Amino acid sequence: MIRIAVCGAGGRMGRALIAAVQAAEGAELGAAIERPDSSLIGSDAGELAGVGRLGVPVNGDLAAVADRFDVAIDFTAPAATLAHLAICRASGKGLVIGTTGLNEAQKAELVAASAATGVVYSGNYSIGVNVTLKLLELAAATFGDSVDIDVLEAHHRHKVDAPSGTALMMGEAVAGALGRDLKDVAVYAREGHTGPRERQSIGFQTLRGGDTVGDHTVFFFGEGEHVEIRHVATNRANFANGAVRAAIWLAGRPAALYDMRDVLGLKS
Ligand SMILES: NC(=O)C1=CN([C@@H]2O[C@H](COP(=O)(O)OP(=O)(O)OC[C@H]3O[C@@H](n4cnc5c(N)ncnc54)[C@H](OP(=O)(O)O)[C@@H]3O)[C@@H](O)[C@H]2O)C=CC1
Ligand SMILES: O=C(O)C1=N[C@H](C(=O)O)C[C@H](O)C1
Repeated sequence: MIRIAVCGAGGRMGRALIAAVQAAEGAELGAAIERPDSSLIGSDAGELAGVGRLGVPVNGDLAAVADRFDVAIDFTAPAATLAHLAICRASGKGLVIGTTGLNEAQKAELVAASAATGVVYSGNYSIGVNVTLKLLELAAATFGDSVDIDVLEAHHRHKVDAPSGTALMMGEAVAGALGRDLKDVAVYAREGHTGPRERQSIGFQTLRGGDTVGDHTVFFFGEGEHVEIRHVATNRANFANGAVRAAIWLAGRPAALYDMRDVLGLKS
């Protein structure tokens, strides 16, 4: 049985993750972590997630419960994720990271830590999105430079980072298939006299509102036709189930940086 710690237990994803761990075969909740000053400290994690009492109290310090879990799952915020990464590295525990919006320095820390302990990092743990990434690579490689590509994403009003981690992964997938470096070709805003579109550019458009769980469309605009490849998430269980699957997969694997495509065997 793999014992899992859920970091960010009181959040939208944290609650879905506790429920997913509880429902998963081969996994059990070992610990639930929130901010040390959170009003949730001491409450029962199962009751918090609406799955009934589990006898796991919410704790404010991952290091203090290192003997109660094998793999941690972190869906919090970048600074908290990096702090939890340092604890997992020091204690030799695996970490599954769902937090998006990491900057380049934070990503470099993640790469460095993964030399010492196993880390799975993905901007989206749903199976559907990871299959969509393969479809995008196929479409981009087939269209080549004959189309203009833009990514449109919509999320709930509480989301704090933009573009979404998923949109960026989609951009990386099409850029990679086309031999482009996303850093060189990404366009994150258009306003005023922009001039005509450059074929090599990959544009990102962001919508925020209501309770939208996650909606991503990649447009391939050609002459006389266009293709849209869209993924719509209608609940958070698909992200949570994927992250728990990744945690079970990670247990016992060698130290390295993995992503959800490794977990699903989608890397060619
Ligand atoms: N990869 C994927 O498949 C997915 C990724 N995400 C990403 O996951 C992250 C969380 O999303 P969501 O659940 O909606 O956000 P929430 O704000 O609902 O949840 C984040 C939780 O983390 C807590 N937290 C913040 N700092 C700490 C800390 N130092 N220690 C412990 N807990 C802490 C927050 O507490 P407080 O409220 O007190 O700040 C909150 O309870 C985002 O980056 C989002 O983009 C979301 C869905 C899917
Ligand atoms: O913040 C969210 O909610 C989500 N974030 C991830 C992202 O940034 O892509 C994944 C999912 O779309 C939900």
